[in-house]
Amino acid sequence: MLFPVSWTNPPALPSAHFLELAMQRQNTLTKPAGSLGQLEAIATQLASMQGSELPTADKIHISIFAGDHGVCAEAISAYPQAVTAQMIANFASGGAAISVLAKLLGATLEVINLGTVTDTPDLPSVINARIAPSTRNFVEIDAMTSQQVTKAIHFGDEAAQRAARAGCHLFIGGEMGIGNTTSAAAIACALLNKNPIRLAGPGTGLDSAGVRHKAEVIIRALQRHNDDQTPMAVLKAFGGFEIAALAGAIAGCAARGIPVLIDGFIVSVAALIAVSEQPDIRAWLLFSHRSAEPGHQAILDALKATPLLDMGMRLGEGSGAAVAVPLIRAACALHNNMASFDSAGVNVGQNDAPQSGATNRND
Ligand SMILES: O=C(O)c1ccc[n+]([C@@H]2O[C@H](COP(=O)([O-])O)[C@@H](O)[C@H]2O)c1
Ligand SMILES: Cc1cc2nc[nH]c2cc1C
Repeated sequence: MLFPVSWTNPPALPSAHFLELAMQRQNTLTKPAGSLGQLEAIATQLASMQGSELPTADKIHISIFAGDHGVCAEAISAYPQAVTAQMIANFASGGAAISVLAKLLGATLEVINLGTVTDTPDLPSVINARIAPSTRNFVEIDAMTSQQVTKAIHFGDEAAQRAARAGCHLFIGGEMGIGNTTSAAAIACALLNKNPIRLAGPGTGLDSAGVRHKAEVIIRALQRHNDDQTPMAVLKAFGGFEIAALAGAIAGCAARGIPVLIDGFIVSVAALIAVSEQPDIRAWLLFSHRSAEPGHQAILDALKATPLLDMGMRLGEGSGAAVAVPLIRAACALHNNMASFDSAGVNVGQNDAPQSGATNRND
């Protein structure tokens, strides 16, 4: 199986022309230049990505990728693996945090089952993309085969394709997978040459002894897989299915000109893989929140990203990104609907002529 085109080719960059138009518009609005701070940057960046002077975040497409992790055999999570399958059912029946947030935002929510140890019944609202019941334990062997990596990236690209067909304005990728903070931390350590003691954290709620054990597991795994540090080799070595699918979805959205709002620790690691593979993908990403998982900051630094929110959240499921959507909608509403100095008859003295003030914390 070949990789999708979105994975092998760099995306086009967002429009410099519409960025310029949107920045000019910001400077005509009835406010001191730059006074809306980060809201100005969000609106102008989105305008550039959407190729329109008037950006919008009305239609949101949320794809939740779920899968199990063989490394759970090393007792690296506070919760049992069966929770992954149980949460798939919970997403589908509307009881999960992201289900509630999606409804609140009027967003489309889809759940993609990439494979769980405890099997779930086929639910009509869950997309069946089962690759295997679980990845393999990466302390012993590569988490995925090459074929599984390619399949997972394809499943991610297909989500981006559905988002494009639905005409969405903004894509949110979320994940669910007990054990996936161990995978994500291992990937980040390998790609960024970091010490697992720094990047391993509590995940769903390990105590300090549990975090130390988790770091030791990652150290052993890094020693085993130290021959090839390319993004693809690292992804194959440490998994998981949902992280590979998220990387595929992010690349697929960038290729189709869809802005992506990045969630917490695990999704940021998926973004790091995609950007390591194709650096121009970075231009299509907005960052929603700083996760309470301590390793997140190192990933944000590597991606030169300052997220909008810092709420102490560490749930995953795309929930931090969903919570940031009202801010993005506020940025668009202000940009599109505020009066200009001319139309409102507000005079600006010559010495107070507005200057470009939109700075971009996400760059
Ligand atoms: O996104 C985050 O920042 C985040 C931080 C900690 C935990 N999680 C969620 O918790 C699960 C993984 O935690 P763990 O401890 O089982 O590795 C997985 O389902 C993630 O969605 C998510
Ligand atoms: C209950 C539960 C819900 C989650 N959602 C994302 N990760 C999760 C982990 C657990 C344990």
